[in-house]
Amino acid sequence: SCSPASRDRTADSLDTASMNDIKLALLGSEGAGKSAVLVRFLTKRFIGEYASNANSLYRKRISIDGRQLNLEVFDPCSQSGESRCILEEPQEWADGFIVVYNISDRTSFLNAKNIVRQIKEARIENCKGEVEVPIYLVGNKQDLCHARQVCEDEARSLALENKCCFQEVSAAENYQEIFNLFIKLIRNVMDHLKYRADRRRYSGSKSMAKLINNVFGKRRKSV
Ligand SMILES: Nc1nc2c(ncn2[C@@H]2O[C@H](COP(=O)(O)OP(=O)(O)OP(=O)(O)O)[C@@H](O)[C@H]2O)c(=O)[nH]1
Repeated sequence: SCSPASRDRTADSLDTASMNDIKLALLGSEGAGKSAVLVRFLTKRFIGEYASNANSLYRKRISIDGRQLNLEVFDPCSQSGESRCILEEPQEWADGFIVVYNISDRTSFLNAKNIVRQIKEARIENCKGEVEVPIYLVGNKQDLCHARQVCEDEARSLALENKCCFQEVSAAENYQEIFNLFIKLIRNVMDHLKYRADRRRYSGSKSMAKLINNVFGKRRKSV
């Protein structure tokens, strides 16, 4: 029952199962509109005052490109400080991040900048710079552009520097853009998970090749 073939099949099915589980985290300043963006995506509606004094984990079954995915989205409560856990143990949880700021609040943008940096630093430590983690920088409250404190170009440059996607949205006024950005991020996460799984397989066979090479290589030398 423990033949290599059956072990491989188990590993493959485990990979497939985990590749259908997509875990996202929403991060950003208090009041930037994280919950509003998420609720818009999940319900198509804008809920102006959303009582959120706790961390929330939302689950949704979603079908993309013919694949059934189990989407989990973590929406931390800004006050609880628990969002830091996700940043400190990124391997353990989120596969992709949505970093939200409010275009009419410069402080929230500076905070978003910090969050992007922290995500990338945590990933570099944990994955030895393996591959870019999917991050979407989102400038919310575009409907408040008369009170704009962050110009679009500045945010786009930040995204570009950090290889993030970027989009300005209004959770209050628009559904389609928010829907599109979630789908794009989920696709990026799917690619990222596949890349990581392929790499694991490849490095597995590479280390086997190395082992064989070491054994036979040494023998050849001693002859
Ligand atoms: N004008 C406008 N207001 C918005 C928009 N999105 C959210 N808001 C308002 O901004 C406030 C904060 O929104 P939330 O979704 O609770 O923000 P949050 O980032 O989840 O905040 P915390 O849960 O405290 O971290 C609420 O009063 C929302 O109604 C938007 O696109 N436009």
